[in-house]
Amino acid sequence: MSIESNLLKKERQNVTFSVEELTNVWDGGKEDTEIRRKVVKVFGDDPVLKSPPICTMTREERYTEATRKCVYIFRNMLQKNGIYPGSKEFEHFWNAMPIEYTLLIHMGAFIPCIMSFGSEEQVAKWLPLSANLNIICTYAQTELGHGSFLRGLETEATFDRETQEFVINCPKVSSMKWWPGDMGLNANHALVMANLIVGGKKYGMHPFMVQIRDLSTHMPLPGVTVGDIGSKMGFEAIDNGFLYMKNVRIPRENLLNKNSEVKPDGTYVKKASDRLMYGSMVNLRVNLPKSQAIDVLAKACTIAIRYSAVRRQGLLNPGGAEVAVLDYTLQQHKLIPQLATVYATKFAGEGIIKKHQAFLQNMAKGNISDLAEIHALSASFKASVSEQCTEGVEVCRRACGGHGYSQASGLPHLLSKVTPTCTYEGENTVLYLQTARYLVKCAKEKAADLPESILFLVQPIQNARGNITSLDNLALYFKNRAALCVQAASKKVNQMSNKGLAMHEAWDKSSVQLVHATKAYVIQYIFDAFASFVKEVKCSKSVKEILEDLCCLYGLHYINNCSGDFLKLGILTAHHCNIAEEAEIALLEKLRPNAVGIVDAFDFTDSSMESCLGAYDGNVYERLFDMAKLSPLNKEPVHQASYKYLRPYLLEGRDILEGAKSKL
Ligand SMILES: CCCCCCCCCCCCCCCCCCCCCC(=O)SCCNC(=O)CCNC(=O)[C@H](O)C(C)(C)COP(=O)(O)OP(=O)(O)OC[C@H]1O[C@@H](n2cnc3c(N)ncnc32)[C@H](O)[C@@H]1OP(=O)(O)O
Ligand SMILES: Cc1cc2nc3c(=O)[nH]c(=O)nc-3n(C[C@H](O)[C@H](O)[C@H](O)COP(=O)(O)OP(=O)(O)OC[C@H]3O[C@@H](n4cnc5c(N)ncnc54)[C@H](O)[C@@H]3O)c2cc1C
Repeated sequence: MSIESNLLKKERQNVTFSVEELTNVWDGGKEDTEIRRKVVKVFGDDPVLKSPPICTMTREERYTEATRKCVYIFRNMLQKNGIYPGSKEFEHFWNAMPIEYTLLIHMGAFIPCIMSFGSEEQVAKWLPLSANLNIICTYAQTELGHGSFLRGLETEATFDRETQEFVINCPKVSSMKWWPGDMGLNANHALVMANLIVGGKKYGMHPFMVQIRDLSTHMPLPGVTVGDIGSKMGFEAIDNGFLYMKNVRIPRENLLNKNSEVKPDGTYVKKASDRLMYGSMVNLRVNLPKSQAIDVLAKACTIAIRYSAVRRQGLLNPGGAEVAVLDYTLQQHKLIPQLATVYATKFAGEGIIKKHQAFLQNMAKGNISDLAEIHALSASFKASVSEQCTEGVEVCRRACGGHGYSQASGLPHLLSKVTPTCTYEGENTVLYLQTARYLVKCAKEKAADLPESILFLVQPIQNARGNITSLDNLALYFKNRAALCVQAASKKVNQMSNKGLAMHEAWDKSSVQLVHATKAYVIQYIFDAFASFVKEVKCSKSVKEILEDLCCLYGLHYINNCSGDFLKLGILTAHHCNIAEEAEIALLEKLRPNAVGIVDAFDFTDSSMESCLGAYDGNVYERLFDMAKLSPLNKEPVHQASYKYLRPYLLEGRDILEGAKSKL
């Protein structure tokens, strides 16, 4: 066993709580842990799912491998192992997925869309085909010229009464669909969001099923220009594509018509609120943070903390032995709060998923009264979590020094996976502004008309009592700050408008404060949800203590990072801020001996991280060396480029050196 492995072993001996029990809490119960492990094992043991490490493959190889494995998983593995949508096994399916996959948009975005936009007959037609991969369909909304402002989308679907068809057109280059995943190479259909035009009248964005490739040859159909948009930051294995459509004709029945319909005579019938058109985005904003951001940060923490526990660098005591970098207070200050973020966002996110499920049940009965609340909550939550996790992964990566730059650490891949979450499914600023709109409205309402999650906005500010770092008091500071920030931002909008600015100008001039207030709102939501979870969770005293410490750390770290705000608003005094700072440092010291245990509790397999720095055994240096040997550049002892370009000068060098030697 290497020295490094021994070091991690010692760390594990010092852990003061049951790692297995924390794993159960993380998974949602003992039974869930068992199911997750079963699913992970089925995937892990399957030789068909083995691939070379991603850092040794080209983009084309990564796309090919990811597609090969995904097809195998969806066509063979899931049925064979009884992993069906709706089953507990399926819930843990993300944990077992290979490190890269394609068909994410087909499975994760298109299928939920067809279910929310399609009539019963349309679902019956398209769902089995797509679930069986008999068709591959992308979700084609964003265009080259527009992504955020959906009313600006230019693709048109014009009804032709004669032929009972819609004619799909991208009038300009800027109107072509650009970005959708799975669209470049794999998809033979696209769910195209286009402006409906009937009898010259525009009805806004609607969803259409458009076949884009031939079913036998997979060649693009007439009028369709489609391809991959090229290499980008993140999503390297995925064929994000472009789609330029010129007079592509589709049958009238291909307008997904659960919410609206065009009759054969051209009559437009609206069956439900226009806002439900945005429902697919709410669904993804609720569901993507866990697998695409929170788990990514959890992996980055696992890598950085294990590595920091074995990496020796410098001395803490003059004359003593070199210490693990995790023993430096500053390293703890970088990494341990990231663990707190993982826990806070995960448990807050579960609350939002439950809220969304309740909303969907009500919607099925025709009640969409909670739509505004769930939209506001999911938009700001997605924005905040993606930001926190992206920043957190980058902190973890830099905390690994030079090796954090190596693809072999696994960290650059995690960073490039998490950072697009700030942009896709709604650019974060745009989403914060959506929530701000809701908050400003709520701030004007009577308490009786508001949902519980937002009541604090209109209730009197309460003063904290007792220990200023108790979870109750921290929750109160966050609530008071959010309420005051929303009030201040609303006041600014009103002031600007009273000065004579049009409402949209007043809004733009106040947008810095509006986004700030929304961030304050969503952080209070996350903290409150995590604190409530910690209070209610049934577990041993030692595990509870870990969770309480993480929750307190989440609050304190946030407050200490923006203490100016709390001071400015009169929520905390300078004295309070000093106490908060010291309390955070004390918590770091307290959590330090358990840091490796806490990341072990995430229970990630080595193969799910592909990291030389983060493997369970801590054998970092040998793994780095082995991985370097696999680099395609090391295939031959001498690379062609050296022969081709450098050799003449090297030969000159040889002659000079040997000539000099013979003169000696
Ligand atoms: C292989 C594994 C498979 C596994 C399978 C297993 C399965 C499952 C598990 C699943 C895991 C998934 C993982 C997948 C990962 C995904 C990967 C990447 C996906 C990336 C996809 C994308 O990237 S896809 C494009 C997204 N592109 C946007 O996201 C545009 C943003 N842009 C807007 O969203 C609008 O443009 C914007 C700004 C609102 C203004 O829209 P606008 O101008 O029309 O609206 P206004 O602002 O005027 O608002 C007018 C009124 O509408 C209200 N309202 C607005 N939105 C509303 C809404 N959503 N719901 C309700 N109400 C809404 C608003 O609150 C106002 O209400 P009020 O009037 O009462 O105040
Ligand atoms: C990896 C990846 C995968 C994707 N997959 C898909 C997919 O499968 N399907 C699909 O349809 N799309 C997809 N997209 C596209 C994505 O949804 C859009 O890029 C996203 O919605 C942002 O829109 P945009 O690019 O137009 O940004 P823009 O809106 O042009 O943003 C540029 C800047 O303008 C600012 N801005 C914009 N509007 C406002 C405003 N009102 N007020 C203040 N500031 C503003 C933004 O904050 C940002 O700083 C994907 C994108 C990426 C990166």
